[in-house]
Amino acid sequence: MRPSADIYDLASLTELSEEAIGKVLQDRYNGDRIYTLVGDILVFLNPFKPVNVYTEKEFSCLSRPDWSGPVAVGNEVGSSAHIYTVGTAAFNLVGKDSTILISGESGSGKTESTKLLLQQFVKMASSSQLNRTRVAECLLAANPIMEAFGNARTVMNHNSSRFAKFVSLGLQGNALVSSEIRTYMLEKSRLLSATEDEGNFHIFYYMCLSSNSFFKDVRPLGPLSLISNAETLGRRYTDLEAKATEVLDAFDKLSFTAQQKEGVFQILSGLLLLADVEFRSEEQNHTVCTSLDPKSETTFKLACKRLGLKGKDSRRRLLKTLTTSKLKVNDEDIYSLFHEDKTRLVLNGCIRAIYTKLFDWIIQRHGRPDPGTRVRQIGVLDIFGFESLAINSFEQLCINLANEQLQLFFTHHVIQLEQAEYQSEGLSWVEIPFEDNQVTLNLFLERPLGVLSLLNEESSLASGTDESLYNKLMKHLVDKPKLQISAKNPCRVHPVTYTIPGMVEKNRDKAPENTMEVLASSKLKLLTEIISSHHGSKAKAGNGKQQASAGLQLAVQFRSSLDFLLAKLRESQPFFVRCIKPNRDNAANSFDQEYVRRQIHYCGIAEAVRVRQAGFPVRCTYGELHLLCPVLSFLYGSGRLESDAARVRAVCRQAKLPAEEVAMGKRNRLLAKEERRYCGRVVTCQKVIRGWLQRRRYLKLKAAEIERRKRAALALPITPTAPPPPEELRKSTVSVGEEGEEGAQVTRSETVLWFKTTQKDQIMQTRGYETWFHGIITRNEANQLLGSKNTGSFLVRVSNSQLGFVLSFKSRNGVRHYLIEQLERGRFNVLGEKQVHSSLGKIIDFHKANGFRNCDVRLTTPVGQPDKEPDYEELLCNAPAL
Ligand SMILES: Nc1ncnc2c1ncn2[C@@H]1O[C@H](COP(=O)(O)OP(=O)(O)OP(=O)(O)O)[C@@H](O)[C@H]1O
Repeated sequence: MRPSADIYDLASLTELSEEAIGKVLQDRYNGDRIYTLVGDILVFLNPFKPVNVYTEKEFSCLSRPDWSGPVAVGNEVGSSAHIYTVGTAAFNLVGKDSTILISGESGSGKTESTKLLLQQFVKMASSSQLNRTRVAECLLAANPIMEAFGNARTVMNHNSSRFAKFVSLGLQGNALVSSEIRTYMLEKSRLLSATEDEGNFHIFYYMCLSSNSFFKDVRPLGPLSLISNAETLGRRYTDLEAKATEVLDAFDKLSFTAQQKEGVFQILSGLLLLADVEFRSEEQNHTVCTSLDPKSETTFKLACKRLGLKGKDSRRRLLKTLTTSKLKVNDEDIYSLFHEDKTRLVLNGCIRAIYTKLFDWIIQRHGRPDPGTRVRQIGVLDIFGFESLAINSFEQLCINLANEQLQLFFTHHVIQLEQAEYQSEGLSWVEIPFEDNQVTLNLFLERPLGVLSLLNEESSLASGTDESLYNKLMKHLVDKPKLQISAKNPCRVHPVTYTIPGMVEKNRDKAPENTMEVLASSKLKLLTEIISSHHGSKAKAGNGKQQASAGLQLAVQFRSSLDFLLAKLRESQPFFVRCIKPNRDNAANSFDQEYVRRQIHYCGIAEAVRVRQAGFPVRCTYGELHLLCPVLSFLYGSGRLESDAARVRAVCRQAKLPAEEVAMGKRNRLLAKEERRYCGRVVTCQKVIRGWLQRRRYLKLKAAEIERRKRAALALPITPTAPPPPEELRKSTVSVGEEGEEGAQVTRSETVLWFKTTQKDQIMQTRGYETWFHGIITRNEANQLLGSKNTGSFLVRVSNSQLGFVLSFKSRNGVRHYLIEQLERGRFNVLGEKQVHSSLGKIIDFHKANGFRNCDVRLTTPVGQPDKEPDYEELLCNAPAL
């Protein structure tokens, strides 16, 4: 059987179970084999250390369309499990778009896998285009910017992507002609919620902590609330200077003008300052009035300056929108005054909206549109995995819903593959019962009474609040069985509880219109541009383009993004990469079985297993069954048939295996319900027959040996073996001394048989079993018996490693073990000594009187049995030796 670390495709396991997957993954992980296949799904185990599998060798072998084994992936030869293999399959797919779906929990390696794939595509394309194209350059340059503006330090990952992305590349032939990046669900709430452990987006730290002279003039000074953790967190950025420079370079590579580049950081600076502005509310004539806290006047002024609102008038207008709201009633402007809490909400909404717009604008700028002619698309979707936090709000609801939807797609895909396999084997397809998550999805997505529709309805009403949403959900959904079903969702280990407070406001995602209007009049061209793109995008809503409007409810935007993704997946060939984190601590060389098992379960690998188990989980090619065929053919008389398939079929027919339990494919596979029942029988047959064959062989050998010894004892002349030279003696004692089970040349039963047939009678005819005689004991046992005895103490034992005796005695330097060789006609000689003796007793007498040639010791005291029962009992009893 192959060691499990060598199994790079788990589909080749005869029995696929969650336990088996976990075990193989662990063994492979321990051997730095970080990629494993489960059929066409690639499983990546994040090593959290450099593993040498991305060298030029792997790239050039695995990126060739015609590659075939044996390919060496790191320390594994003949494996095709690698991210490059997935990339190559997607890149070379003809006549169809392809989409690679990368999922896994935070820190499992999605972003790195996406980067590896994009680098591979660029390399594959440029090797065919000779020169790297502008598209490729922009694609690579987009990454540092995307990470700086969209990634942050979290408890789970020091470089966590706080958005999902879909990168789409256009290929004409093998040439890269276009690229587009769509981003989804940027976690904008992070902007205003940085803590000691959870950082804000990297770019703020790069800008405020880097010594790069570019930032000198734009960054605000002093402690800033958006990055109040800068001092502690900043220290953890080991590569801050390099990253900051990389981002600035990337802006140049993407052809941002100097003005645009500066504009980006002016805006960031303005946001940092705005967040620090304080307000205060006072009651005047029974009315609450909110104004700027005098301490914040300078900060506010500076923030306005950075945002291009120059002059007193602009500042006053901005302040007014932050502290009052304007409603038009019958062509008349009616103003209502805010409390400072409301002002803070408006300001925060404004900060979030501008940052999101800036992020979208930068990402869109990287894009290189396709040249108009039909291009083949490769998409890579990097999306966060299922989340179940202590508090789950609107963001988790969207993330989990996206995962549920993709999970359903995945399950259908796996079933389709199963169906295809049954078809290719000419087997009729039996509906596989599986628990799908459609009911859960309906609970959220159904119109008009799904959770999202009700949320949208409440958010669009001016009177809508979290409480009214709660009442609506209770009214329409709580009595329905769906809620209970969602709790039993098979894909999830635990049901997730979502909290309603804040949902309506988050879904409205309303950028304060009046404030945005004032900001749109900024002298900073870039700010005007991004705000007008924000207004403009409202018009595009619903046409499938990226909808970034703050005016559209987030749930609507989310739903349309999800529809877009699903449409993409459906019309293309999907490839799945499941990233798994081996432990919670992001540590190398540590595999937490339970933690991995949980991920296997909810990333859908277990679902694939379940689907397979619902049909015929055990797959064996007829070729693999070939090994069993000799035994089976012998039992069932089908050995005369020629092909493996014919033999296996004949055996199955004769064994009357029921059709609902075993299916025989027409191509090369046998499918079965359960391995153990049938293989168990076969293994038993094998055992009996193999045992019988070995016994027969042994008896033949035994008869020949007895004959040989008889002839040697009776007929042949004595020709004493010449004693070996002294240096040989040492070697031979060592060889005797090292005797043991591992190096044994004979089995115990063979020794017993030898003794009974050739030695037993002879010993009895001479002096019988003397005190010093021992049965089959090991060198260690002899050492123990003699270790504490005086020099010259001795015993003779039957060797446990070769047919013969060993003389063990205590010398001045410890216990020695000399092999006693048996010569023709029942004579003996202690290896290394000249004398030949007619019995074991004579050997002892001689060495008591004369000592040894190479050891200045004479035998003195015999050492006998340690127990009442002699250790040579088995040599004397009459039971058969086998
Ligand atoms: N192929 C790899 N080899 C070695 N280490 C890796 C590899 N892929 C990822 N890592 C390590 O894991 C860390 C987390 O990876 P990555 O940022 O790709 O996770 P992620 O799944 O994208 O997380 P998030 O969802 O939080 O963005 C990396 O910073 C790196 O240290």
